[in-house]
Amino acid sequence: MTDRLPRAAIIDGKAIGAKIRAEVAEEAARLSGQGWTPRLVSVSVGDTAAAELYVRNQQKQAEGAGVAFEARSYPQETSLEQLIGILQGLNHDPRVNGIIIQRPLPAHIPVKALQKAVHPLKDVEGMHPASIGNIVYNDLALGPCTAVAAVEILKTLPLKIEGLDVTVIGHSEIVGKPIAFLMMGLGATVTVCHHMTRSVAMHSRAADAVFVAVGKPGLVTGDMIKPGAAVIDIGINRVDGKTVGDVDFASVAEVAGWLTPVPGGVGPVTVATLMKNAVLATRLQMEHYRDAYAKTDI
Ligand SMILES: NC(=O)C1=CN([C@@H]2O[C@H](COP(=O)(O)OP(=O)(O)OC[C@H]3O[C@@H](n4cnc5c(N)ncnc54)[C@H](OP(=O)(O)O)[C@@H]3O)[C@@H](O)[C@H]2O)C=CC1
Ligand SMILES: Nc1nc(=O)c2c([nH]1)NC[C@@H]1CN(c3ccc(C(=O)N[C@@H](CCC(=O)O)C(=O)O)cc3)C=[N+]21
Repeated sequence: MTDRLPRAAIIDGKAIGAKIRAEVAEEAARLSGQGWTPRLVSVSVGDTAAAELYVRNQQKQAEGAGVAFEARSYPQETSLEQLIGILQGLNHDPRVNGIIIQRPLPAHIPVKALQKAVHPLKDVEGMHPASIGNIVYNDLALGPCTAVAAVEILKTLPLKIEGLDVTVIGHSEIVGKPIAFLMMGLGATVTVCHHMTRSVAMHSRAADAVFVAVGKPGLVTGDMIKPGAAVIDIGINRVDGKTVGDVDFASVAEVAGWLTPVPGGVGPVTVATLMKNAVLATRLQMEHYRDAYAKTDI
């Protein structure tokens, strides 16, 4: 056959992340000059192996962006009450501008109760119910980093998002659901698949763009993709000591128009987005503080 499609263009997440980080560094320097150096605190509880790489990358990128970063680790047996107390302490500490609760948490800790305990102005992951509500209203201040990163990557492609047929595979609160809302807000027609979907392939094959966030290596294969479609692989899995996504890279690269690699795709853009949120949160807190001060000054 001579009509074989060219291989997918591989999207450079590192370059997209670096561009975001350069803008963040500029804004962080400006805030520092006003005495408001952005400061991010990461909270991990129990076995942190799954989030370890993420935390390490956050630390590295924070240094490069002029954001102060502190990684805190608490033992597995820490109670919900103790953790809420710790978060309240961080909420009230004016030197702390952003709080990130690393997942997964131990089974006895309900993640929602913790997310609710983070002050919305310090919620750099966009996971407080108030932040999630803002996505539904299409009013995005601090958006969930991974979802925002995945959508920002799609926006770099020469595709018209209005009316685009998009399939999201995975519907977690932290990734799949917010992606679906963000894409709806941009005018796409969105289909969401999960573990009870009868035929994921039927929906993915109909899409101009596919987002995958499940956590199963090799879940999406070339025969599930419409020729020329964009494929954004959010999955991060360890297989034989290597990091891989949810996409079977070799077969999907043969049919897709664009594809994000893992590593080097969504991951670096997620971390850059977290830094962007940290700087934005700092600016919001500075303004909030100044407004409050102005009021008492009258
Ligand atoms: N690149 C990055 O920056 C980030 C990457 N990740 C990675 O993304 C992946 C997903 O993370 P997260 O959303 O937190 O994971 P969750 O485990 O919370 O969610 C997985 C989702 O996949 C769905 N699912 C499970 N099996 C199937 C299937 N066979 N077909 C279709 N859908 C299925 C589940 O549906 P149901 O609920 O119905 O079972 C669920 O909605 C992981 O690999 C994680 O490491 C996560 C955060 C950031
Ligand atoms: N509250 C919370 N939010 C998260 O978003 C969250 C979390 N908890 N817990 C863990 C998972 C995983 N995750 C990663 C993000 C970026 C990279 C990343 O930057 N990866 C690089 C390096 C990979 C490598 O070198 O192996 C890349 O993809 O290029 C990795 C993993 C966020 N998660």
